[in-house]
Amino acid sequence: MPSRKSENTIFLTQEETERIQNTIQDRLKKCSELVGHAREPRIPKDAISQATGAALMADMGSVSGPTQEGTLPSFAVGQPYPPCTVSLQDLQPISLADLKMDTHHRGRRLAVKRASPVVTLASRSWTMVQNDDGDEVERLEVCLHKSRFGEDVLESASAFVIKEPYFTLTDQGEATLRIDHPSDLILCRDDIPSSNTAPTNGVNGHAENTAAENIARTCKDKGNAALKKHDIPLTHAHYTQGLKVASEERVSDTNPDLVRDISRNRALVNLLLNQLDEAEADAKASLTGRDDQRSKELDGKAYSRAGSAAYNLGKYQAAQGFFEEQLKLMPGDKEATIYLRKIALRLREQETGVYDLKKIKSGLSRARPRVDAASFISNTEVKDSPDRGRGLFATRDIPIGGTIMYEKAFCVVWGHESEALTAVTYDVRDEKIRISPVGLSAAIVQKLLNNPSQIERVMDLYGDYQGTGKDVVRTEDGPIVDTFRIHDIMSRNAFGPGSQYGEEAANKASTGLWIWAAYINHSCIANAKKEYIGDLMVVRATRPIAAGEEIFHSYDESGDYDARQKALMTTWGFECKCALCAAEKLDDPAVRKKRQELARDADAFVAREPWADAKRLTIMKAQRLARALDDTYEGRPQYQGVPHVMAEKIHEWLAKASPRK
Ligand SMILES: C[S@@+](CC[C@H](N)C(=O)[O-])C[C@H]1O[C@@H](n2cnc3c(N)ncnc32)[C@H](O)[C@@H]1O
Repeated sequence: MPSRKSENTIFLTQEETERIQNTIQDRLKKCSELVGHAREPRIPKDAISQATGAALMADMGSVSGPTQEGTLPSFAVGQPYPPCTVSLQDLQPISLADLKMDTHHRGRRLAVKRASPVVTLASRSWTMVQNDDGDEVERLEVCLHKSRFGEDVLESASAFVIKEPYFTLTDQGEATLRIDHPSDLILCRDDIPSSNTAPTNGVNGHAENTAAENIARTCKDKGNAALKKHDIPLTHAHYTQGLKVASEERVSDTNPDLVRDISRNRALVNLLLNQLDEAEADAKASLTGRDDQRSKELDGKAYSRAGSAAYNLGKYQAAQGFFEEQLKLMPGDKEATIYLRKIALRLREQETGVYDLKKIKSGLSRARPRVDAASFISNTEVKDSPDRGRGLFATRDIPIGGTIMYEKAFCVVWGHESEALTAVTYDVRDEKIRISPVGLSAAIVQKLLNNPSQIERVMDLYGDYQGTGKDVVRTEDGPIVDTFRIHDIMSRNAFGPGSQYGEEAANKASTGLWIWAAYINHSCIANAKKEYIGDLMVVRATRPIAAGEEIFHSYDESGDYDARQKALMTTWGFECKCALCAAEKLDDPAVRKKRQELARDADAFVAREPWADAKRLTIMKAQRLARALDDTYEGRPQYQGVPHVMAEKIHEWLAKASPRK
């Protein structure tokens, strides 16, 4: 495994690089040889005992966590394939015995039961699954992703239906069913009724209506009981099943309040699960609009739940409306009053860009690393940027040091959080090895599956693989997110907010996605700089910016032209052609090397020598360094009008230095 050689660099030896490349290329070769071949049956007893042993080993290894300090898991980013977009009921069953090697079984569904303990590794988990008779077993692997409720997917159910199963090989060449898109795996917990069973379908008459109502009531009661036991996913499943039955005409016609009651309850559970879209919709669906005291209390509760959901989705105006309605029904309610005060602050931030930064900073800690703040983006707009796709442009003049924008992160995974995971990825498409914060991809996918209203704006971001584009796809079984597209979007748009809460290991670096800032293109002679307060990104002008001008920040600040171009190409996929790069490209490599060495000396000098009360000799040394650096630029016409970037620091030092009296 690659190792961490210092706190924030990751070192891969040539040997390690080759090992990763060879392992993955061997797998690809084997896969191409086996495509369409019949599956080799496993001996159930042996396969289950092998998985049990592996689970035990993984558990013992996980005493210190699934990722050992200083080591990184590695895995391949395979050839992207789209998730299944067909509802379960429209797929035809297939059996384990009929699986073909290295094949996506389009149009099919496979029902299996867990047959062994789950082997939980850092970037995947796997288990043996079997058919109903137990005479066929196969390996099932879930890459990277947790269930919608944040648990290990394979641990959270005992039976599964796999949509359009992909049967392939692991990196080690073992046959496996592989899940890359969480929406391709339907979990069937024994204690959760399947959402596809409508227990009263097709029956009618008074007795049947009462029976249906009773089923809905029982689901509600079971949900309430599960809530008392804090089993939130189970609570959600019972309420969902109850709602399905209670919404049937025969029940909703005679007892419309049952749908409202269950919706109101599910709204609360959805808030606990961070499923904010559904929380808001449920709360609204539960409103009675009646005037009696009891109904007013219930509607007040519903408005409060809708308000919390809207607030956490950043829909402050909608949230304001909900809490104002709540206050009409529950005058003086403390929580609603506090929320309305916070909303007034958020709306002010959003409209004016005025933030109480001192208060925001004082509320941050390792335990509470995220700010409660709105985004301020109205100084900017997204437009086409020639040769760079889209870019962010100023809509008004911004002075040097002025704030261009504030943005609250869409999603950040902090290094000290359990979701943080950096892996060495080998992309079979360009054969490049990268260090990728794959934990962030998983967190983004999770957030989108929980809040499908956010899918479109994330899918609008730039990523090499287009997948199904930005159209939001959903089936009867829930929303669908193409994880390969999210991986590519994350690779080209994520940034690190730095280790604000103590040192972090290189294999657990903090990373996040800021959707609006993701439209900012790179330039080595940027006009903006970003900084972070928790997960709030602040972008400030480093030069005066005129209305209509494009905003640029620097994705890579390396002074070394070759290192910078290499990093920009590997991580961001482009060759920088800014004025500085165009000039440096024309330099003799020996001049670039000399400038590089001098800049290193100058930077060390600036870091070492205080400019205040500097001795005359020290100032002379700085002048010599500045002159030598200037000499590497002067007389070269390509630098006309281009800042002498590497000489800037020493010149700044000289401008401030005052000789000792
Ligand atoms: C964070 S996104 C910036 C927004 C992007 N241009 C878009 O259309 O959505 C990063 C991607 O923009 C492009 N890009 C950014 N700066 C560039 C530059 N100076 N020259 C060429 N392409 C650039 C690259 O494709 C890069 O991977």
